Amino acid sequence: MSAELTRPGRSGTDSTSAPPPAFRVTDAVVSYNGSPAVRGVSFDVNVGETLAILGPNGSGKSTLMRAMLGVLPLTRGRIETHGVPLRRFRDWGRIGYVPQRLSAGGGVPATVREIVTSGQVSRRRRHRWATSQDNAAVDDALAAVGLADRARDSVHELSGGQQQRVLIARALAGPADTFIMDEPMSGIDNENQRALADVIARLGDNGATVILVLHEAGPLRPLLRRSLVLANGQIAHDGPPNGVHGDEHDHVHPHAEDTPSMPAVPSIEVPRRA
Ligand SMILES: Nc1ncnc2c1ncn2[C@@H]1O[C@H](COP(=O)(O)OP(=O)(O)OP(=O)(O)O)[C@@H](O)[C@H]1O
Repeated sequence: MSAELTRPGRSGTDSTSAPPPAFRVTDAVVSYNGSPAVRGVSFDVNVGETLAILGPNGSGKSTLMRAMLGVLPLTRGRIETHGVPLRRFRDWGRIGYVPQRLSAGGGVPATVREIVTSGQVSRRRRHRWATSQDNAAVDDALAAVGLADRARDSVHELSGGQQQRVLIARALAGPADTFIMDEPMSGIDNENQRALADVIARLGDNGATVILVLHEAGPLRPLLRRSLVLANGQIAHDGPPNGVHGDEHDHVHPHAEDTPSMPAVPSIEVPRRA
């Protein structure tokens, strides 16, 4: 897994037409019991973009994210994913959702490797054994997040930050080229934050679309060319992140030469789409 991929639709020299946006949200309203939490938002997320959806508590970030994942219905408006209306979208393997926390898992002591392998469910047919290619993708994903040496450990032995890296590895091991990460930095120590920021940076470098749902840009700020700030269910800012609400705490730089815990990690392959 060493292919360096270009950003799809970004070169400007390609004679083929640009792909449709990874997400096109048009006048979206999402309500709970008739009360709107997202109130008429419109934006595109282009293929290959890394952007943050920012905003204070209760501003509607999670509600918008869940609508984009097809979990919450729209009261009004439209969402298209890779050119397909959400209700007709079937290619969910393309979307790598990284939740905030590992769920308790019913007390079953899953290993790190088992959790990461579960990211391949949508790409495997049922009753088919893992191929050597599947296993290699899991190895690469674990190496990319710096957890190759923890593969056999129970996830419950890992710190919160390491568990977050397992969740990212799970998304990396699958066929996704579009990632939605819910507060990937919350409750994570500085070392793990740097490791995670580095993984996210390399995903973007390799052409993935990355949407980060965050309270504040913090250590991810250097990765962002764009932030979309919600306030009271509406877009308060859509543009470069500098100086907008929620961007003020950038203590850690992700591309640090001072990240000894993340030595030579393999590049992350993102499936190339026609
Ligand atoms: N299941 C629900 N039922 C009713 N109201 C809800 C529900 N979930 C969220 N809300 C309300 O919708 C609004 C937006 O909440 P949402 O969780 O989307 O905001 P958020 O920006 O993600 O906040 P946080 O950062 O705290 O997660 C809030 O007023 C919240 O109280």
